[in-house]
Amino acid sequence: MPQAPEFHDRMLSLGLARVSEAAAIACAPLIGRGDEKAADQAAVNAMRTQLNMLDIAGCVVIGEGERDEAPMLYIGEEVGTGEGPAVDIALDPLEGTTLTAKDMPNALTVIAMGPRGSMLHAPDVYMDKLAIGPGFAPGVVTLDMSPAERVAALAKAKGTDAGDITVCVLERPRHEEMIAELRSTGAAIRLITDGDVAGVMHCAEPAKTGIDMYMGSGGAPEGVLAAAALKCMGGQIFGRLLFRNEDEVGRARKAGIEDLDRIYSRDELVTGDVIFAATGVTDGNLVPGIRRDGGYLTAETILMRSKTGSVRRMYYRNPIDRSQPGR
Ligand SMILES: O=P(O)(O)OC[C@H]1O[C@](O)(COP(=O)(O)O)[C@@H](O)[C@@H]1O
Repeated sequence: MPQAPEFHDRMLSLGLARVSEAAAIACAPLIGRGDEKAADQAAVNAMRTQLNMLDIAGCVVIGEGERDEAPMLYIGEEVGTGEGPAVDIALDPLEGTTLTAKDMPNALTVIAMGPRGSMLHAPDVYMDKLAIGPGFAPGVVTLDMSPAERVAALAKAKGTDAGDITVCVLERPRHEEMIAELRSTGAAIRLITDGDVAGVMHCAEPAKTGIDMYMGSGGAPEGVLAAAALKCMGGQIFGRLLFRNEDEVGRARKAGIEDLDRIYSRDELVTGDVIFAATGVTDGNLVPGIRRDGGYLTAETILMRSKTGSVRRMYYRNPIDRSQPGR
């Protein structure tokens, strides 16, 4: 069997951190200004500029949309100088555009990178997701279980009661039934208005975030990004694509997906080693947001490698008037 090419990611990961950092810094003036589009555009521009400075032959496999929907960072766009390793890139320049516009918690800039073919080319459809943190037997909870069964199984594995489990769920009308069932178990529910990449990542550090499990449907591209994060941090995630119409089925087929009902495990969503970087835009439980205070701008990035399981936190501080990433 042909060997997967070695992924020389040690130094590359440092460059990746600058990419997510630059996107977050570009959003800074737009936090809490009520303009989601402007914030997203600022993040996209900065992320693309920084990516194109990296010595990679990169291809965006999860991006801002199809080529005809997104002028920049579209799926299939080639990025980087072309003078380095061939890599696939999954990105969400601003995960939580509404959170940013309203200055609500947990908006992040997010990017993952791995060798060609290392990440599922997820179409822009919904995905049913289930995630828990590290330290549990494989498949202790599954997508085939009911929400109540998942709570019971996780509580048993933790040697605790359902009442000690906190589940993170996107607050959406489509989740009302699931929320009612979860409530009937006595579990606590952390409702979030947006940002399920952060929601899933929070499961990996329950002592810090208070979240044990994530479940519900959200964007499939975000599902792959969350799987990349958990591949580095540890933890399990399962995802099944959801289709609302023929157009969405067509998107999946175009992306090369044949089995539409398949449940993907973390290592099927992200098959190879990846590096992952996320920078806080607004304050979050895992990383603080951008601050502009006393003439300085600060940012914090979480940078991780699945090969080693290393997690770094990079703190950035710069006088605001000289804070121009790329100089
Ligand atoms: O709002 P919907 O349609 O329920 O979609 C949920 C998706 O939107 C998000 O909440 C945020 O998306 P944006 O980055 O576009 O703001 C994701 O985290 C989540 O996967």
